[in-house]
Amino acid sequence: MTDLSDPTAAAHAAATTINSNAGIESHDIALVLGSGWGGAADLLGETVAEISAAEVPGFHAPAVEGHGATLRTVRIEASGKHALVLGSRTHYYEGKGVRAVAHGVRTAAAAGCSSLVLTNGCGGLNRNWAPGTPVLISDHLNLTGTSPIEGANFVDLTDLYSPRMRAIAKEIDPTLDEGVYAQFRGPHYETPAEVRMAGILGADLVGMSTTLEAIAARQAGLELMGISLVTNLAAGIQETPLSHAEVIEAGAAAAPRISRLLADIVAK
Ligand SMILES: Nc1nc2[nH]c(I)nc2c(=O)[nH]1
Repeated sequence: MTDLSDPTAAAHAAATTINSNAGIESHDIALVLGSGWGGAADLLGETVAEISAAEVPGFHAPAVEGHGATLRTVRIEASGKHALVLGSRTHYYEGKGVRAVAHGVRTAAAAGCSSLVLTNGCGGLNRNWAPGTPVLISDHLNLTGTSPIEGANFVDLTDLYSPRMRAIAKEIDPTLDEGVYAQFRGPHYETPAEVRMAGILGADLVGMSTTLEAIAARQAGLELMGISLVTNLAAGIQETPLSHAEVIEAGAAAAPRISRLLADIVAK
């Protein structure tokens, strides 16, 4: 396993591997594709390079089957810019440490990206959001009890989820709602009582990713947008218990619409 004791050096080593594999000096925008979002890369443009996550310093083969185990460089048709598509994500619940969770974001910045789109699958607290509904993240609650930032680096998180990028997304799809995303550590789902607590705290969405990556993105100077795919109503909001099969099914059903949406936003 790559040594992440110096996160900056590890990110530069990974970025060098990725950029040289793609034969380009730098990338422009990075995307992390969570549950249900895997199809977006193909709609963005032509894949000009691909590399196995296992071959890039600090990355790992994915913990969850169905998540892409590669990093792709896609030439965005509309702009000619290069997108770095991170098909695999390290979740905090994997126990590899918060540096491993933030490594992809830091690598994207080191690879030259100026913006990042984080996507995920999550539970919804709003009954109006049926499984398959994409929701823009307006702000977050980091309930993990940790941070990717080390030392006395007091980073401001105001407007962490770029109002400019959110406006572009809503221009493309005016039906898009916004919500506050709460990250629990996982890998267990929340109890109904925890979902009620999250609601009282102001959360509209509950998941097990994204907030730590978002904080690392701000520290790295990346403009950030987050979009969740509601794949299930959170525990207690729906009568039936959660099932992973339901999550995969809802993601697959929504794939064409959300992939098109993401490709249109990134092409802007
Ligand atoms: N914490 C949490 N994470 C999730 N990921 C997905 I997909 N659904 C959920 C959910 O209901 N809760």
